Amino acid sequence: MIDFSSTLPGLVAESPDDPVRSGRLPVGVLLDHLQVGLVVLDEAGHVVGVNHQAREMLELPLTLLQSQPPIDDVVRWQVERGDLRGDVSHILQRVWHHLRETARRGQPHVYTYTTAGGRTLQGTTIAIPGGGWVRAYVDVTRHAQMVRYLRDSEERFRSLTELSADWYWEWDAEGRYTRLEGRLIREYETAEMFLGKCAWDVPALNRPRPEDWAPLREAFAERRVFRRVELQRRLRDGRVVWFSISGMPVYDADGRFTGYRGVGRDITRRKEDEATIQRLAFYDSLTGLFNRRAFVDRLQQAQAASARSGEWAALCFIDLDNFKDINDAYGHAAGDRLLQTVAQRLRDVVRIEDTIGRLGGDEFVVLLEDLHADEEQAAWRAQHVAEKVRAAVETALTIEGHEVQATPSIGITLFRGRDEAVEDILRRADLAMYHSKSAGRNAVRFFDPAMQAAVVARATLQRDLRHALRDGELRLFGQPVVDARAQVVGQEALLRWQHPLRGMVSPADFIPVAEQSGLILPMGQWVLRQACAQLAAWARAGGERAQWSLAVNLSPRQLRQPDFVDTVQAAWREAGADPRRLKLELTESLLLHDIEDTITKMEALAAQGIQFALDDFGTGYSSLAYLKRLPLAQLKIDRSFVRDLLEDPNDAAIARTILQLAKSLEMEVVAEGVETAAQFEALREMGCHLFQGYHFGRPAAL
Ligand SMILES: Nc1nc2c(ncn2[C@@H]2O[C@@H]3COP(=O)(O)O[C@H]4[C@@H](O)[C@H](n5cnc6c(=O)[nH]c(N)nc65)O[C@@H]4COP(=O)(O)O[C@H]3[C@H]2O)c(=O)[nH]1
Repeated sequence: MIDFSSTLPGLVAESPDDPVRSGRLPVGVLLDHLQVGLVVLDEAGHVVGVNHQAREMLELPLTLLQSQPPIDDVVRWQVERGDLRGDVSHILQRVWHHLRETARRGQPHVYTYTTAGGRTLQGTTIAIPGGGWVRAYVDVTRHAQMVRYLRDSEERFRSLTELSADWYWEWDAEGRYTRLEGRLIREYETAEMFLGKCAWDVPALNRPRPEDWAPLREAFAERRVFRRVELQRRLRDGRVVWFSISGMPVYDADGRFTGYRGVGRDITRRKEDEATIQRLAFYDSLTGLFNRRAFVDRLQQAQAASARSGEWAALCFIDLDNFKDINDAYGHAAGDRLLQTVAQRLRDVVRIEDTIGRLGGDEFVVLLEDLHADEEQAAWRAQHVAEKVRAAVETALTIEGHEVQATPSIGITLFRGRDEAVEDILRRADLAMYHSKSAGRNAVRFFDPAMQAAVVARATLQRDLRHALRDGELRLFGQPVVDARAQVVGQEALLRWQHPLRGMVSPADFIPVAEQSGLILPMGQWVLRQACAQLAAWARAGGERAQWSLAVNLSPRQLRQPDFVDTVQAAWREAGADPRRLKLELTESLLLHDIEDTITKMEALAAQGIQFALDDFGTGYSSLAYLKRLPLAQLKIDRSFVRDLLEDPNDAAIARTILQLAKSLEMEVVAEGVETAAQFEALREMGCHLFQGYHFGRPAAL
């Protein structure tokens, strides 16, 4: 063994308290217990000291060291054993170069190498001020293994992302993309699209609204793992692809949240396959309409929706009367074309929200929802649509050079709620369709006979009403409007229909039919002309009647006519009536449509001197803001409030409020439906100035 203590003058501390110097701890023992291997070279490069650790790390035999060999011999020995690889002279050259350089510059030289035994050592050469060197060795085998392991792992990860269709991503603590790796990301050239941005800042076709991103943002805010978030995106080249991303939060060694990492995947193929499956499973391949399965499903949903809304829905069953004949005569291809044409015509005539299906063969079905809360009204609307369908299907078409005409037989049934089985609804509509077949085909029939009767009655009424106008069966009645002294100051014109068989028909029965059929327009014009003629006649007659006003009810449809202002002007001009005596009564429902257009028209007429009254006030939706903007001269308190005025404090309060409101808006108020002296008195006390009702006079021929 070499005596270390005597060979290390420069390495031993100078302090008098030093346990080594003081002799309390032998230097050799101390150095042998270090975790660092030490090799000491004298100024000539002889190995003059080696501690226990160095011998073990470098695996140098004692026999080699005992003679204090030159470093060159040790290096040669190491090359022979395979510790150092390469040409000996070249290695020696390098060794001496480093030794000299450390001495010259006074800086340690650090290097790493792996022994034949597989140890990785980090050596540090330090020059001793008095001459010679110390080489210190630290075993870094484990660290080197770790580095190698990490490098391998990184390479494995890279080959994975290169080879697979998935990619890897990282977000920072703000949710911004900081890293995107993978072949597809490069191919799609999407990295620039994302880097520095949050996922929710890059547009996705399937999530157009900010709230669509709420679940992902919440998961992020709550540091939750999220899986398979599907995003449809448009690439730079215009291609539309589907991505799916999954991610998990990442924390640093101190448990601080640093962001997210995860994988992305292209799921476009899967999405396309799903869409195809969906199409095959739910749509009829010939026409693109819903197939039976999907339609039944919709029908169930419609039942649930109608139960919630209280609105009636209808199922129309459509069967082509002569499909078989056309098929037999012109072949299947022609038959298919016909079915496709019928499907298209159905699409053209029903609303976008209605559901159309083909149950098979030439059987089509149409589902109409939200028709009306009133069954009869709903039936009427369903009938209206079915008639449109019938007319559309019936239109002739040319198939392969032949003109063919397919007529439909249509059955309708109404339903609301989900108390009955879907199959029962279908059966009812099917049965109704057979009724229309037996009624001579190319017809529409209801399943319910009462409904059928009601619809027929209404259709008859509509037809008769058309004749009424032509044949002069309409009459204009008037009901007096009085002031607080019960003096007549004007009249309200009310329409009557003198039916040749039914007698006098109430407007409550025929106005809705006229509204729906559009007949209200010529009828309204007739009323206007009559009213103006009446005003002119009163003026001519002189006396107090010359001062009377005449109020005419307007349908919202009339006011929506683009030429409405001109029509009214023509009416009073042609009759020679004073427009200041003409009052036009509107209902609040009018305010639901294009309010700006209404105001413009009203102002144009008001400029001619015509006055406007708001009818049935209090029963509708009037917004006070609109009320202020409309050029109104009068509010009419609806008769439902007047009726119970004396018994119901709420009604009295409403009447009083309307009066106060009108006063502040500088409008007159007419109380409608005054039937008793007590009501008259009460209203007068509240400050009402104008009255109308049976108490003063029933409507009578003008
Ligand atoms: N219970 C009760 N009722 C009273 C009393 N005083 C008057 N009435 C009735 O109340 C209705 C007042 O007309 P409205 O509210 O404008 O309601 C009118 C109006 O909305 C509409 N209408 C009538 N004529 C026309 C018209 O020429 N054009 C348009 N578009 N609608 C009209 O038909 C509705 C019903 O008219 P009518 O049957 O004539 O019914 C009239 C009238 O007869 C009363 O003291 N007690």
